[in-house]
Amino acid sequence: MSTPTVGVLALQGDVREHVEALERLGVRTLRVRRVEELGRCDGLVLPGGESTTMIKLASVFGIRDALREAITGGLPTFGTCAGMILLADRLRDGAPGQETLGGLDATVRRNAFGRQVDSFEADLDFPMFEDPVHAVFIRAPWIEEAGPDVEVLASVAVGEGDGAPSRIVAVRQGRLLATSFHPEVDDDLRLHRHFLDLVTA
Ligand SMILES: NC(=O)CC[C@H](N)C(=O)O
Repeated sequence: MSTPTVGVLALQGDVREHVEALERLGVRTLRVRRVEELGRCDGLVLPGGESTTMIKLASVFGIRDALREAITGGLPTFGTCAGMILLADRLRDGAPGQETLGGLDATVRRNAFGRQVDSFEADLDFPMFEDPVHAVFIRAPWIEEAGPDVEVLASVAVGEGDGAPSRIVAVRQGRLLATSFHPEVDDDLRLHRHFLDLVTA
């Protein structure tokens, strides 16, 4: 593939941060609000923000069903935080009646880390990176249950001590990538580069 075009769903959320990260990696970017724009993308980023607002706006802009079809049809897609919620086939603690786009065979719990720890940071090990990734979590979801084709990439311990349970916060399923945290707010481009490898594979 020559230089790929990667769209960022631009209905709400931290669109600019993703566009900048992708441009630093030398790909063509496109802010996606309409079905025609989606059709020009070789890959798609669903940004962090507020999943309830994004799914409503997707419906208002008439792009929701096209997004569903594109993602389940194999468009490489990277969802971060609210974007991970949008990718989930099954959602817990959604707003009443909240829908997702789906594609990722997983149950995602929204705002999972609770009020006390609305935001936190942690260093996470990934199998494909030598050094840990510094992860910023903001009212983040976690993955509660994942299907057989979902590969767990990273988990975080919740609470203190050796017995603290660990929660899944990054996964890959084929050409779908999802993180509970926001790699776009950091200078570290490794996860975006990893996603581009999935786009061009
Ligand atoms: N930082 C985020 O993207 C937060 C996600 C938000 N809690 C939601 O439900 O969509």
